[in-house]
Amino acid sequence: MTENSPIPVIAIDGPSGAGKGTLSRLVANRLGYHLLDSGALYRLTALAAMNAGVDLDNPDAVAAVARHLAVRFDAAGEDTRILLHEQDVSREIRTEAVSMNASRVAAYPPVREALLQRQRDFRQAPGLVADGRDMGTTVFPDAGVKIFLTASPEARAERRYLQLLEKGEKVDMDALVADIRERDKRDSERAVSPLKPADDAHLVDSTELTIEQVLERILSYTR
Ligand SMILES: Nc1ncnc2c1ncn2[C@@H]1O[C@H](COP(=O)(O)OP(=O)(O)O)[C@@H](O)[C@H]1O
Ligand SMILES: Nc1ccn([C@@H]2O[C@H](COP(=O)(O)OP(=O)(O)O)[C@@H](O)[C@H]2O)c(=O)n1
Repeated sequence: MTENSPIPVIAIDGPSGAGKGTLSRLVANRLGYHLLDSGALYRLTALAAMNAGVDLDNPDAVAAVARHLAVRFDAAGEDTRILLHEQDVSREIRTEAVSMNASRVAAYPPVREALLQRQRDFRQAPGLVADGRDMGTTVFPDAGVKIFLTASPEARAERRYLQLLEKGEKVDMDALVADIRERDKRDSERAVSPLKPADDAHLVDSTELTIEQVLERILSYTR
């Protein structure tokens, strides 16, 4: 597909634990592109609403929070520190409670609308790698390269388990699998921007691939 903007975008969408965050960072580093972690914006919205005591069942109230998010992504070596009102919440936004609430508020149309332009503003020269659920379908439909990255639910739960263990967090495998299933279902069934591959996306199933193999596959589509 031709791009309306001269600044190239590589859209990487897919379900939780497919490897989007990891691969997006690697691709961005390799190409010297900027990175958009769109999931972090939904996580930050959920966290800010929770902190402010906003009713999470009220889409308009949560959308107001999304519109006024005081967020800063601070590149710090390998990692990016995520600051909400100048407070480092990089770890806090990855907790199970925030994950679940992020997927809840992400189903609200006014919340998605509130975050749309903020996401598009990340499109800066020389290019952008955008990680999420609807990068190739809604946010950057004109992206030159679209990847839909998947893996079996078991592989994704196993990866998440190892990731949390490494971070020293307590994890219950059964709860993790249930959580992944619930989020997959909500992300896929919501009316606005559901999780589904763009018509022109390359499907990459990473279940049996190493991170390096997935990276090579994605880079091959960008050449
Ligand atoms: N192909 C792969 N094989 C094994 N582990 C992987 C692979 N891709 C990603 N991982 C690991 O799985 C975990 C989840 O990956 P992440 O990038 O956070 O997924 P997502 O952003 O899609 O939720 C990370 O610990 C990552 O290192
Ligand atoms: N573009 C996006 C990105 C995330 N999300 C939502 O935000 C939640 C957190 O996204 P994430 O990418 O950080 O989650 P993981 O894939 O890392 O588990 C997801 O469960 C989705 O419900 C979305 O709706 N649209």
